[in-house]
Amino acid sequence: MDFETWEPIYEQILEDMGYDREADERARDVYAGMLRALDGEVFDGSLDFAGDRVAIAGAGPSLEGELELARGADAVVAASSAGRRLLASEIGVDCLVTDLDGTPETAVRLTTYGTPVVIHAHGDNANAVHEYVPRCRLSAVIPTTQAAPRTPVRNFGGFTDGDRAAFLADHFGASELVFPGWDFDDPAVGPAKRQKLQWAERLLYWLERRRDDRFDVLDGRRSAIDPIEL
Ligand SMILES: Nc1ncnc2c1ncn2[C@@H]1O[C@H](COP(=O)(O)OP(=O)(O)OP(=O)(O)O)[C@@H](O)[C@H]1O
Ligand SMILES: Nc1nc2c(c(=O)[nH]1)N=C(CO)CN2
Repeated sequence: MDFETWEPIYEQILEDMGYDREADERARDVYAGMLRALDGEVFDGSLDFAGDRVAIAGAGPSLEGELELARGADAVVAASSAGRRLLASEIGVDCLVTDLDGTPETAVRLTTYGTPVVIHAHGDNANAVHEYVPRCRLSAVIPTTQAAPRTPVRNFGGFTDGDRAAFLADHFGASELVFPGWDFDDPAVGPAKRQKLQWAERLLYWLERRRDDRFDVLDGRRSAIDPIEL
């Protein structure tokens, strides 16, 4: 996704969530500087999802009941703690997308196996990035920002770990996306997380329209979604 397309949505998110754009940009710049100072290069290849059905695993309570959806996919991209839970259920994770909130040790461990891990820096996780990224195998780290990209920090679009995983799979050519572990109406989540999940839903709705696709996870929900207007 080019940043010019993403930026108006990013501005709406900043306003709605009350985030500070400069803090995101600072986090991106510190991240880029830290990566340059570390020994080694970040992941420099491309993920190959061309023609694949890719499972985008969310961390909702339905995940363990929907493992077949992940098992039946050609590739699995896990959002944050969904990665640890899939591994505990003996399901391989081809890529993890995380802002290091929750299970950072899983992120570190997966990089040491050579599994690509998309590590996102934003205005509220600089400490975690500073603590955990140096422990990763850098050649498996794909650094991202939600602000404008600055090499080697990239922006594939998306906001929460889960919808960013979907934008990533789209970017790398997935032909079909399926969504185990997504519970938009999860009563267990607090207000801040609910607000994030609402953005995740709106962003997935935007993505499916860009792809001229229909995501099963949105069936029965579309008429109640406030579409992103650009
Ligand atoms: N009911 C749910 N509860 C939590 N996450 C969900 C749920 N349904 C879908 N997801 C997706 O799973 C992703 C991973 O959630 P998790 O709680 O492990 O990470 P997080 O870093 O706390 O999430 P977030 O990106 O919202 O900060 C979320 O980003 C969201 O996109
Ligand atoms: N500034 C900021 N950006 C974010 C945040 C957050 O808490 N603060 N959380 C995200 C997904 O959890 C993604 N982006």
